[in-house]
Amino acid sequence: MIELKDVKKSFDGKPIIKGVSMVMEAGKCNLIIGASGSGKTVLTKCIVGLFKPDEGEILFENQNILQLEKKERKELRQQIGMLFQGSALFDSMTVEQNVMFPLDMFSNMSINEKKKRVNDVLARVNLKDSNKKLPAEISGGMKKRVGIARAIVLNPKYLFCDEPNSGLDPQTSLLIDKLIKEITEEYQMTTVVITHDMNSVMEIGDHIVYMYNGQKRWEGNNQEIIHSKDEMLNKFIFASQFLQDVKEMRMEEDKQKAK
Ligand SMILES: Nc1ncnc2c1ncn2[C@@H]1O[C@H](COP(=O)(O)OP(=O)(O)OP(=O)(O)O)[C@@H](O)[C@H]1O
Repeated sequence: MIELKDVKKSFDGKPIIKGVSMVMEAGKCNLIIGASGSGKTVLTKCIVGLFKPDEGEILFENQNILQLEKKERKELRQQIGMLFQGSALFDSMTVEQNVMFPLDMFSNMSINEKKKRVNDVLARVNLKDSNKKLPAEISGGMKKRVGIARAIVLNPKYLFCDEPNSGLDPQTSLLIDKLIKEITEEYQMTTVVITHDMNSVMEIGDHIVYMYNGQKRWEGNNQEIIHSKDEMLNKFIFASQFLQDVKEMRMEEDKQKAK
């Protein structure tokens, strides 16, 4: 579980994160949504320790990351898996070498143990027989799978995914979402996903935080969001007429079910 208490961050005197509190539970996909510039990335960088907040607390299982000694902070960082936008694989390394990289850096495993672990996680993300390929030789969806495998190879407690669906077709996006949800539940990880993808919101949004102008404006799950009366959120999430129609249909269905 990760808990934020009144986190604030300014740049050059300009407030960017204006007192955000939230709880992100283990085994759940916690989505951060919001328009460009609303502060999603800055907030996430504060959580993973890449930015130091000016005020507030960031608690990983009740441990305030801001008060940890260097050694403890390093240990905590190793429990955080990251899936970067665009996958961020090393182009000159094979799939296997990319996934093994965190093990080379942070584990004392023998080469055979490392190979076994790499094969296990690659199998978990349904990517077999690609060990010796270079990133340029695989599709965007496969690259995301390699990125996920690399993010979970150290068996982290926390998983951060920055726009995991960017650049993917809708069908592949759904498969990646499904995979993120499955591994979150299977390993009881606290997963945080920054996304603009409305399918993801509906499919994997166990807990959704809507950021607006550096503040948490709304939070709830993918059922509650359908019924939200927040005008800004509705404009943001159900932007097209098509999505408005879907929202109304779902609301009507829920009304019928409740009868
Ligand atoms: N290192 C920095 N120094 C100064 N200002 C910054 C810095 N990083 C981000 N900002 C500013 O903080 C604001 C929020 O940016 P942020 O990247 O968090 O938005 P976002 O919601 O993630 O947007 P997007 O969806 O486009 O990625 C922006 O106005 C941005 O210019």
